[in-house]
Amino acid sequence: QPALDVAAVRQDFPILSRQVHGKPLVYLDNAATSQTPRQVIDAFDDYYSRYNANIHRGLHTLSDEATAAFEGTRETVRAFLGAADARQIIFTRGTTEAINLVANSWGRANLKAGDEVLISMLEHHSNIVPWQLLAAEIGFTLKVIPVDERGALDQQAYRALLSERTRLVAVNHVSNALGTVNPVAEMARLAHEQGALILVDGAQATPHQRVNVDAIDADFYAFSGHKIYGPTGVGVLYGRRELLEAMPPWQGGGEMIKTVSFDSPTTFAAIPHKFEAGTPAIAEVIALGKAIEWIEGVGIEKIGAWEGELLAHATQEVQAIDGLRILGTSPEKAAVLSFVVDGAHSQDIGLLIDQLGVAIRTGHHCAQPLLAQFGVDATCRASFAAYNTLEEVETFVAALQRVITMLR
Ligand SMILES: Cc1ncc(COP(=O)(O)O)c(CNc2co[nH]c2=O)c1O
Repeated sequence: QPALDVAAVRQDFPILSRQVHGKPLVYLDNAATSQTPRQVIDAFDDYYSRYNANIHRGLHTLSDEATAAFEGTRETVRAFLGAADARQIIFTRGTTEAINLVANSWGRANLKAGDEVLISMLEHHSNIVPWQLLAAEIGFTLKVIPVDERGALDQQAYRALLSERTRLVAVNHVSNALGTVNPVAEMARLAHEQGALILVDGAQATPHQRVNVDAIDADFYAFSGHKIYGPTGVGVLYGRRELLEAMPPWQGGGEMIKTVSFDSPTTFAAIPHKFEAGTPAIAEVIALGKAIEWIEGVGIEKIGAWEGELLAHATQEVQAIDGLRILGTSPEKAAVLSFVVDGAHSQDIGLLIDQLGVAIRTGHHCAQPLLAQFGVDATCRASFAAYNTLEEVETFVAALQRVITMLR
């Protein structure tokens, strides 16, 4: 497996030649949003310059071209996820909307008082709050899989929490706050043994590793375009076909209907369009397809391997800093390094390190319950992508040491 040609990768990202406060940008906030290659940027220019038109049902050339490009992305996503049928791919605004779609369509139609939904302590708020809102309305019970001191899910506790009352397990594939990679295929097997479904939040997995929804045997799988070198405002919900076909629509409007009448019941479009009401983010969906093509061109396995080297190097370097505690020490980790430093508040580190050109994320990372369990309300988080370099890791560590000295 030849290593990633990082110099060639960086050529694709105009933003990486930016300066920040007179220093070269070192962008290490990729778990929040990744940067965008020229191929994706150009897709917007090309669409709006050459074939901007509303999709489906239009009987003119521009509409046909826009529809072909839009639906072509559905096939690209199908192949990217290893799904059987492109109709199982629903375009959403992102992971948050994908999870809300499952909660408000499948959840509202299938959950009742006395049922149980299992989420985990590792979850992002977008895989906690939709279930809390629905539980308050319907009266099912929300249970939480604990994490151990390394930030790994307690699989023994998971087995104990599963019961015949469990209707859905909703967990992330990779934690955005700690980087923990969860054994979702095994968790799916155990959930199915109990007759429960599993939704996997893949927002932090799809940027770093090959995801195969068939191998996982996921009932639902969600991810966001802006975390895989694509645009904001577009994401994907993958669903098991028979589930999507049985689920009621969750938003009403154009595109999602077959016939609308005041004299007889309105009928709905087949999947996937049943779940895609209104004019979609056409350019974003087309650009998402280009982002996936870019990833496939570089090789997701090469990207993951390179990020693993960056993470290992950064972890080794920061461990030498006295008073620094890494949160998330599971052996199975993706490219996220979360830490706190005695005597230096995370937000202060984030602000000062920005002055040195380094962009990291500080705060609760939409994982407040998790951070509370570790006794903190914020961490510093450096997260890596295909275009980061070992030199950037060195710059980050030197800047971190300088900032900590200033703050202490
Ligand atoms: C695991 C996980 N799930 C869901 C979401 C929501 O994705 P969205 O709908 O595209 O916003 C995020 C975004 N995580 C982060 C967004 O900013 N910093 C983060 O760590 C995430 O990391």
